[in-house]
Amino acid sequence: MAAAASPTPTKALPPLRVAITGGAGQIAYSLVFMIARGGVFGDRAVDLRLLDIEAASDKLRAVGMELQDVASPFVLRCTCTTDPLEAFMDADVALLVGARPRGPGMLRKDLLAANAGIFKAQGAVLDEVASRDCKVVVVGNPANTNALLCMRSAPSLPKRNFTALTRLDQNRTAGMLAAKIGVPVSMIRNAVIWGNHSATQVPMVTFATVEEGRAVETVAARLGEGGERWVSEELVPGVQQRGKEVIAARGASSAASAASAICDHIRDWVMGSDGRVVSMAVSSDGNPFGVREGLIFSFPVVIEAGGAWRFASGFTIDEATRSAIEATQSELLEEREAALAATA
Ligand SMILES: NC(=O)c1ccc[n+]([C@@H]2O[C@H](COP(=O)([O-])OP(=O)(O)OC[C@H]3O[C@@H](n4cnc5c(N)ncnc54)[C@H](O)[C@@H]3O)[C@@H](O)[C@H]2O)c1
Ligand SMILES: O=C(O)C[C@H](O)C(=O)O
Repeated sequence: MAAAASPTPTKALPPLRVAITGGAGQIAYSLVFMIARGGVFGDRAVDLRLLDIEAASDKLRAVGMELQDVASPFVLRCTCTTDPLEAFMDADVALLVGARPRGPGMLRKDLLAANAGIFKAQGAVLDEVASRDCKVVVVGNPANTNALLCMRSAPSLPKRNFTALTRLDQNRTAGMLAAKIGVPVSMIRNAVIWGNHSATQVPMVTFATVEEGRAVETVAARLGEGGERWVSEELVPGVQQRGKEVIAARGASSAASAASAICDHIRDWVMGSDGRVVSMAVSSDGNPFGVREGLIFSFPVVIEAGGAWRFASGFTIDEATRSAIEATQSELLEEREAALAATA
């Protein structure tokens, strides 16, 4: 039997210029190689630029060596650099993963200040040299507030092009639901995340469904008696605390699952979500859900092929969810004030 042909990149389109910060870090060590397998950008090849700081330059160089050794037809070029200008020049996609980790004795507000400075500076460079349609995904924590600072220092780029990653939280929610119900996770639709990528996030499964071909059932019906209680007492806190649980178990934060979620996020953004509702933290300006403007907030969105996203319809918010959304909104408002004060 003949072996299946390996996927090959198109020659009809130029490679996408993809910048990844934190190139020597844990997440990048999975992410770069997932991208190299092809498919994340359809059949487009990539011109990768991996950015890290001087102290990590040897490790970064090693990632470059390993990437060359993968011999991927999808990676036309890979530049390892410590210069943000070189990394972001004409970038079509910027995956901002690199951030300062929390050190011993460091308070959350110290971390917020250190990282806000990094993302403010990177926003200014993107503003100067990136493609005018550069799609920006912020992963480094606190991701929503870092994305806001980045967006504010890039006024010549569209606000709609700045996002933060909450797809990992959505995937965690879908994964836990699928395990509980006993179906493949691909059957779970419309489980979404509101707000901050933090313990105040609001996983919502009110409109979640289990879809098998044309058969559609609500998750509530599949969970049956006791389902509502399981959602509020186990699923929601389970998703909110999953990052902490992984850190406690492996001594480092989620990396492979985060990298996979980044691929899901950017693939759906570049290629469209095919009618599916997905969670992305985006600018809250003009949202129809009553969330305060001026934040980067996770919402259910639908993405057209080509990248235009819109807020999803049909997600009405009940009283309990409204009060949880207000709590995550308050946290984001506080983070915004602290980050702006620290970088003024
Ligand atoms: N949003 C999410 O769902 C999610 C999930 C997991 C992790 N995270 C966050 O992602 C970030 C990265 O995680 P990781 O496990 O890869 O961390 P890591 O510490 O392994 O790697 C971070 C890398 O960023 C680099 N870096 C620091 N400052 C930089 C700068 N100014 N420019 C470029 N690179 C810089 C570091 O040198 C390091 O190589 C962390 O902030 C983590 O909390 C977010
Ligand atoms: O790095 C963290 O604090 C946790 C991470 O954001 C995660 O959700 O796994």
